[in-house]
Amino acid sequence: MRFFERLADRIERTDSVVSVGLDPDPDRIPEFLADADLPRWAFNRRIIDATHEHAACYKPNAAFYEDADGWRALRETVAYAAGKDVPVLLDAKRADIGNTTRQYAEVLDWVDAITVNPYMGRDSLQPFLDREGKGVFVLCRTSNPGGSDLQDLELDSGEPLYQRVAALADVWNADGDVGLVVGATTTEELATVRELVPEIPFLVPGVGAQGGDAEAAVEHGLAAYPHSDADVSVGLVNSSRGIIFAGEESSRPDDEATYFGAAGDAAKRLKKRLNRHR
Ligand SMILES: O=c1ccn([C@@H]2O[C@H](COP(=O)(O)O)[C@@H](O)[C@H]2O)c(=O)[nH]1
Repeated sequence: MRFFERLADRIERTDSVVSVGLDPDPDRIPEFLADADLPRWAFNRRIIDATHEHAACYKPNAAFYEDADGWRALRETVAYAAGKDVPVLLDAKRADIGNTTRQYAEVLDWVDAITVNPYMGRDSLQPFLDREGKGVFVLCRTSNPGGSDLQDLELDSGEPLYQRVAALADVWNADGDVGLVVGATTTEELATVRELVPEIPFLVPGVGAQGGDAEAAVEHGLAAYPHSDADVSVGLVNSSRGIIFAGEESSRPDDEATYFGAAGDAAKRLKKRLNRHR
């Protein structure tokens, strides 16, 4: 089953477009897990247990796993999410010359989708696009303040670079496996990109800790996915720290059940909030 078909089914079954970001910052893993064999995996497993009912997808960011133990923790996490039938989108923002991207694309043997960087152009993305049925989310207009430095630059045609990226992604989307990353912190651009490419699902990060606009994320992030039986629009609104570290603000952050219960509550709250605008 293609990534977006599977995502459509998942969204329909959970009634949720929430992507739960798995960014287990080692400095924020609670003390009570410090002695676990792989603390990041121990943390993620409990987060998955607490949130999977409300998760359309899990989005681990590769930056939090790029060491030997980290990669093991990531493999365990992905396998566990698969056991709960939740798709996994690896936020890796990869791409390079074709020969190197072929190696990067190997990760799609065991994750369902990936974020990629379009800066090096089509051939740098081809090995990802060649992986049939895997989701490929192209960075378009990112949520960080410096996203405007390059992405808003006007080309000779007068269009900003991020709009050209959206148009190219539409061309690259011949098989229906391409999505776009557009931040919830840039609502005007979010609306503009949606107008330009009505049929591409977005991953919208920046809700929660970055203070992005959750309502706009839903309004513009979703797109009808014609290749699925599920009667839902497809797209993802991601929150990472706002969900996984919600336990830090709970009444008993040292208590495991209370800590992870807060993550489950945060995911459920976000799901309900987004659903009010779907
Ligand atoms: O434009 C982008 C692209 C990716 N991200 C990533 O999403 C999460 C957001 O984390 P929060 O804790 O919810 O802020 C994180 O992995 C980012 O690297 C993004 O924020 N913006």
